[in-house]
Amino acid sequence: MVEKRNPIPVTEAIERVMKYAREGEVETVRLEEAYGRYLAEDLRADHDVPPFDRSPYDGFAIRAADSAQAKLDHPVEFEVIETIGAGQVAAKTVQPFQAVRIMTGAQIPDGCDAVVMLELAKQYERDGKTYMSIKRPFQPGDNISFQGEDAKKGDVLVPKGTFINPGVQALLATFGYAEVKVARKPRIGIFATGSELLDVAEPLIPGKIRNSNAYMIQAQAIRSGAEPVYFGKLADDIDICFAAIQKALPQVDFLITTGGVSVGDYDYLPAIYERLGAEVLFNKVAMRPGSVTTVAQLDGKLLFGLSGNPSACYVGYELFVRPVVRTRLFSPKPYLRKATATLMADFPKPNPFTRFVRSYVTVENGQLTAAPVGMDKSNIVTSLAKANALMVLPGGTRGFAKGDTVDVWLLEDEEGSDI
Ligand SMILES: Nc1nc2c(c(=O)[nH]1)N[C@H]1C(S)=C(S)[C@@H](COP(=O)(O)OP(=O)(O)OC[C@H]3O[C@@H](n4cnc5c(N)ncnc54)[C@H](O)[C@@H]3O)O[C@H]1N2
Ligand code: MOO
Repeated sequence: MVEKRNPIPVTEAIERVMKYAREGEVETVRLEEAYGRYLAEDLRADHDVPPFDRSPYDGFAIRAADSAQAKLDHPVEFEVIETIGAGQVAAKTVQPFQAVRIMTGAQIPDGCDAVVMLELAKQYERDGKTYMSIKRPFQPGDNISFQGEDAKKGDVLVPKGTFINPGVQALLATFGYAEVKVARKPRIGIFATGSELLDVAEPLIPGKIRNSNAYMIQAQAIRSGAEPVYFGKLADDIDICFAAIQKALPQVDFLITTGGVSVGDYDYLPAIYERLGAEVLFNKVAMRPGSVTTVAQLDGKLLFGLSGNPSACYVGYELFVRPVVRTRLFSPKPYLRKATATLMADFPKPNPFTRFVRSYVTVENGQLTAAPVGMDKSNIVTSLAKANALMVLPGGTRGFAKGDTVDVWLLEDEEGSDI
């Protein structure tokens, strides 16, 4: 007689897993290798940016007060006493009605408080000297990029746990981080179980299928910021599975198996957890797909028994594995980002358990919309290729209709959510 499993709510299952979530270790990488990693410390401005008042235009630096009388029919003339480019500093100090020809990015010369764009001035030579004239007045501060307007010394610009995107990379360079402290990628061991599984390059033979989950999970691990360690596939033999899992455990931070968690004759994972002495946190969740998802812990190390069914396996990773990975990466928002969207097609199925529907979310006429993709069964693999979100239909609800507002959890965002 098969032992009856008691489903627990999804939120409770996530809470039970998150009790074992902890922050990870720090390692240092060269700036060139930092893209795609997660900051292990706050990125703080150690100087003002820009570090000095500078010109945002090619033009002339002047004392604004000298231009007060300039009009269309009454140009005011300035003597141009020198020219400076970006990276140069003016040698002279301007006197009344003198100007410095200045290029974009150059430091504003002492005494000047405005910049005239090149297009608004007329430059000419007279008696061996250079002059320029303008036909309108300028105010102090016109066309100046002020010191500290971009960032003030001491500001926390990007907090610890942030994904290093190209913009963060630019900031790291601005503040001289030749080396960057990042979170070490947690290592996720992966086993695919099942005697029916063929390697990707093997030809199909009767009764067998290709092992897609192992490759899917490796990609999910990378997307979430972890390092996958694929240990291969295991035949349905409890001793072989036990020995392989026991050997792999010390080498990884988390261990994922796919398949073998249901109640069939060859579903050995529950027995293996028992043999290992691992504590099962739950073995049934009130969700679809992925109701058989089982999670255990051994000395604080999490073992995820994800379903063999591809969609159930996929959802299991995003709901339970991703947040512990993100916590290792110091994210204060380890969960999938959440939004609401307008449902674009009827979804008549009732939802006895919370249902995570593979969906495509996009913006139409300024409104976020969600459309289910492919068949809503847990053994379906094709829908996964099209999904960029999970539509969440709460347990105990009936079907939903086109036009209803639904919750969606976004799959492809670097950003996370804290709820
Ligand atoms: N009597 C019952 N039968 C089943 C129940 C149940 O409650 N009572 N639950 C069903 C549900 S729901 C699911 S989900 C599956 C879960 O089964 P397992 O997680 O134990 O997975 P397997 O039986 O090993 O495989 C299920 C399915 O997925 C295919 N598979 C397995 N591994 C892979 C892989 N690496 N790549 C691609 N496809 C894979 C496998 O061939 C099976 O078709 O149990 C139901 N049964
Ligand atoms: O665990 Mo099964 O995937 O509920 O559908």
